[in-house]
Amino acid sequence: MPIQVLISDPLSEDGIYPLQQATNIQIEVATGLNEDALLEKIKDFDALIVRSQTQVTRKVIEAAEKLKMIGRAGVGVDNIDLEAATEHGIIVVNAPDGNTNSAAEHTIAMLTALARKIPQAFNALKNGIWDRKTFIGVELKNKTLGIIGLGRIGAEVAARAKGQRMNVIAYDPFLTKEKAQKMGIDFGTVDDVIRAADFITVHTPLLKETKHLLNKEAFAAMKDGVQIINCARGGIIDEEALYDAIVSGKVAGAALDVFETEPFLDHKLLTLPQVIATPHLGASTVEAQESVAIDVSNDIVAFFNGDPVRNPVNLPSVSKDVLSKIEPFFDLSEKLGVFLSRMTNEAVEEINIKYAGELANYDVRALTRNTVKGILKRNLGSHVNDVNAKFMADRFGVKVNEHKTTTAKGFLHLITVELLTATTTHRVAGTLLNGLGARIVKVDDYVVDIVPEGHLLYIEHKDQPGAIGKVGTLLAMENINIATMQVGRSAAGGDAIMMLTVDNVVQPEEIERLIALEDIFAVKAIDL
Ligand SMILES: NC(=O)c1ccc[n+]([C@@H]2O[C@H](COP(=O)([O-])OP(=O)(O)OC[C@H]3O[C@@H](n4cnc5c(N)ncnc54)[C@H](O)[C@@H]3O)[C@@H](O)[C@H]2O)c1
Ligand SMILES: O=C(O)CC[C@@H](O)C(=O)O
Repeated sequence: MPIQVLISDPLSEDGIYPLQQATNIQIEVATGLNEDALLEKIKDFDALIVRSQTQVTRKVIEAAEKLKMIGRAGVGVDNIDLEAATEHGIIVVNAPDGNTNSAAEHTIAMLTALARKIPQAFNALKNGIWDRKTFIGVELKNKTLGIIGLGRIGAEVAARAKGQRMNVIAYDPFLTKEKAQKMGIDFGTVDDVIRAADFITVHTPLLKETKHLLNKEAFAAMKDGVQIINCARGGIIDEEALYDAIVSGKVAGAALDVFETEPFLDHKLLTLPQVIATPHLGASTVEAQESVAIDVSNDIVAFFNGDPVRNPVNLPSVSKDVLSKIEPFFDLSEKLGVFLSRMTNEAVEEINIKYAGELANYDVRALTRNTVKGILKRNLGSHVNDVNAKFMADRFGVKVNEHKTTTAKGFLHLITVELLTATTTHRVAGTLLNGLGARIVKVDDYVVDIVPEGHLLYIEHKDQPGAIGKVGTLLAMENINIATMQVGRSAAGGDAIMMLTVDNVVQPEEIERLIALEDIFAVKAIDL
């Protein structure tokens, strides 16, 4: 069955070429769906691609029984309920770079149009009015542009504004004095920016912290005659406060591309001659649309081919370099989790994962998620995946701790996973042996050498003559062939373990019979 991809907002036809080329993917385009129609339709799809119009609400995500991926052809993911997507193990990807240039150019176009009242003058001319007095503008040269949010777009706007001989002052939580100096701009707090600027442009995402960042108090603190630009997100500016500030004469003009509610058709701000506006066109260029569509399409193809995606939103991205170092450990890390989950029937309270040796030098969070997934899979099955593994652990109150050390007890790398319940602690360690592949090298306190594959039997017993024979005889009677066997003991005559690899799945009743043997304390079947 091909992978079904729904495109629910208009996308560049050329940009979806990677999807069209993939033989395992079938595309359906259905734009302009209302929530009810989307709720009905989404059931059959494995992936959904949206721009900013489609609202991917929790309700939509809950109705999407097969959905594994949402691609946002653009930057802002505020139209997607990320928490719900993560909870349902749906990976969200976006296309953060493809429209940066277009959005920056649109911002500069709006800034220039605002300063020179171009839309108003054109409108008058279209209405047969040749008016050369009303539309007196101001120069940009030597004016101060205040930028709040100096990410991809903010930085591009800064560079272009300098080309207009403007002074630039910016605030961004990640901006340092040194970085600002290198860019030839001034560095300030939000307050500094607001007080110094003749024009203020915002380029942050819409977050709890940025909602109504420009509000009544902020407008009051600005220079008289300041002009405002928003080509980022509606809601960063309090529209009611902006209206009042324009009417009072404090703000001389505003250029808006985005609004608190879109479509924005019937708002009093649009009645003000000082306001110019476009209907969310920042990314609407042929180039940007093609680029963002290509980026999400490539990520969708990669994801369904089992390859890493470039722009995950609800999963930390892993750089190519780091990925090449940690990728060989993916399978082992999950298997260590699966192995441990079979060692106890009690509720897991804490998971400690220790990365020793060379691995300690890398960002190993992807491996940690994989191990947690391996552990939780026993009870959650396919409800847990890489995207929601940490979320699920949190939800069930399972603490996950990651530790690193560069010493690995003679190994080049060693991953040790410890699982704590209310009464027990179990531990398993694994490594990759050069040329020999993955090995489990320690189970609890016993040193072993096990290939983590196939059907394993973990047996705790008393170290005394005959114990191994009894197990072998019983398995032979059950027609279960032993492929490999390892034994380990704490001390002669003390507690010991057997680790067997067998050729078939061991059934629960066969385990019961093994446990019933004398001096056998515990038997766990582990399928890896
Ligand atoms: N109008 C459009 O069509 C259009 C097109 C593209 C992007 N956008 C929007 O533009 C905005 C910027 O996009 P980007 O690609 O530059 O994103 P980005 O992630 O590269 O940059 C956002 C910056 O905002 C900063 N920031 C976060 N909280 C802040 C705060 N409280 N105060 C100041 N800075 C803060 C971040 O540190 C970051 O540097 C987003 O809202 C995006 O959705 C709009
Ligand atoms: O899809 C669009 O045209 C808008 C995109 C823009 O708002 C974004 O955040 O990338």
